[in-house]
Amino acid sequence: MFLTYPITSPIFLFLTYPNPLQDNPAYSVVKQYFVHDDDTVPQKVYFESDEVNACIVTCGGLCPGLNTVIREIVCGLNYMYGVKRVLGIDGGYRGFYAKNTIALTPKSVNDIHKRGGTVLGTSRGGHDTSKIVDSIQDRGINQVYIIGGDGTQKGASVIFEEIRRRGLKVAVVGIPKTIDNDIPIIDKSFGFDTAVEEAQRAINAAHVESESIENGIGFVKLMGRYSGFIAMHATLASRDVDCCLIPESPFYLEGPGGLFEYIEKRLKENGHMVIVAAEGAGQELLSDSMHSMAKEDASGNKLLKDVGLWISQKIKDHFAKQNRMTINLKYIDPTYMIRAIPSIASDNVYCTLLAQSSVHGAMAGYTGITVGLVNGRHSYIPFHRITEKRNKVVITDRMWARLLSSTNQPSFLSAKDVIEDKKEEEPPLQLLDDEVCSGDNNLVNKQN
Ligand SMILES: Nc1ncnc2c1ncn2[C@@H]1O[C@H](COP(=O)(O)OP(=O)(O)OP(=O)(O)O)[C@@H](O)[C@H]1O
Ligand SMILES: O=P(O)(O)OC[C@H]1O[C@](O)(CO)[C@@H](O)[C@@H]1O
Ligand SMILES: [Mg+2]
Repeated sequence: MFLTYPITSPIFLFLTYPNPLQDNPAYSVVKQYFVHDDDTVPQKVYFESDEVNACIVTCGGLCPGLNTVIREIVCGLNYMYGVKRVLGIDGGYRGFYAKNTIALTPKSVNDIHKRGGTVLGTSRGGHDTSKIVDSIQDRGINQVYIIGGDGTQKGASVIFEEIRRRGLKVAVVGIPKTIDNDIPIIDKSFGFDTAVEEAQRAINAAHVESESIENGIGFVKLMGRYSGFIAMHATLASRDVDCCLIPESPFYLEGPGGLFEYIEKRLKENGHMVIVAAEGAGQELLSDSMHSMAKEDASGNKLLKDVGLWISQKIKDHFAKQNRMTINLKYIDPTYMIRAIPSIASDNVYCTLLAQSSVHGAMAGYTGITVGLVNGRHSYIPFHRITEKRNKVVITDRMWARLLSSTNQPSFLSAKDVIEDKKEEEPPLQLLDDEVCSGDNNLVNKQN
């Protein structure tokens, strides 16, 4: 099991002051809030309030809850620690050296959590480590809050290394953001639940459309570049989906056990069906002719071909050619709609806790860390643990099996695939009563 709290690089904890929160009415009543390094609010802080000069930057794609995190960092610093100087960096990493900063106060951020997007703007590319650290140094910034996905956390890690190399007393704290939920170690990324919730509206529309016409097929494309979590959870939540395609699960169209055969069967049984595909699904099947001119975005992420349009056309061509049945396919692409909205209540709570955790960590002098929930505990995780791999749906895990049994779709796996995959499985967990249990990674030993 991953032990988490706190695994950090406490590079400058030798000088500390009493935490001003001990005089804060919200915290002072409950003495056990104040603990040593192994829990939530430190007794000692590294920074005195009036010496803090913080900045916040948002990078990568949009995600519901970005504004909530920004708001709660500003308010947390101000209300909990009396920090007055917080700068917003305009437009992602390049904003450190190419643009002006925005002064952030509790008043100026008061309502921003009700809006989608990020009030600071965002960008891909433009990470120039030495220019960024020059800017941090020139502006006298000593706390850097960096909100973004896997690429952003890699960028934060090199900024942290350069700051350390220059011997600067600057805390660098990452807050992980991605609707794809592809960041490892943490239980879930903020905005994910909102994205899944919003995806329901598209799936519902696809269902209504498809069941209203003969042999109707509703096809919904959702985000998920390398990881199909949004598609998987949206499918499980909806129950109207007959087939879910994700990048982790290869599939094929023609022949026995293929998608076309399943579609025909489903239409004969039910008269309509809904298919959900994550944007990264089946990329290996798409022809090179669908390549755009650019192969990568400004951050070096591979640009994907449009799997939704491609499969839709293939389905239409197949049934037209076979002349076996007339189908009516409606294609819905809500891609940007699921991430450009404000966060739902549960994500707002999560964002608030992450922001407060990041503020407590930075004030305590922790640096080179990303904050996150790990097995239900708020944790400080060293950057390298977050950036070394990507969180993906494991198709031999129980969650994917649950999906397959809920949709009844084919697994698209041959017996040989299953056997080969099984060889790589971890040894099963041993239970106290000698039962053997395999499956979800989160299972704990049974006590009674
Ligand atoms: N290996 C890296 N080293 C330094 N900077 C990086 C690295 N990878 C990405 N970045 C920078 O991080 C920023 C965001 O990266 P990217 O566009 O990949 O989004 P992300 O943070 O992964 O978010 P998402 O993929 O969820 O949209 C960009 O400004 C990019 O230049
Ligand atoms: O079109 P953009 O803004 O570069 O972002 C698209 C990508 O961003 C993500 O939403 C991740 O943030 C992916 O799911 C998607 O492929
Ligand atoms: Mg990314």
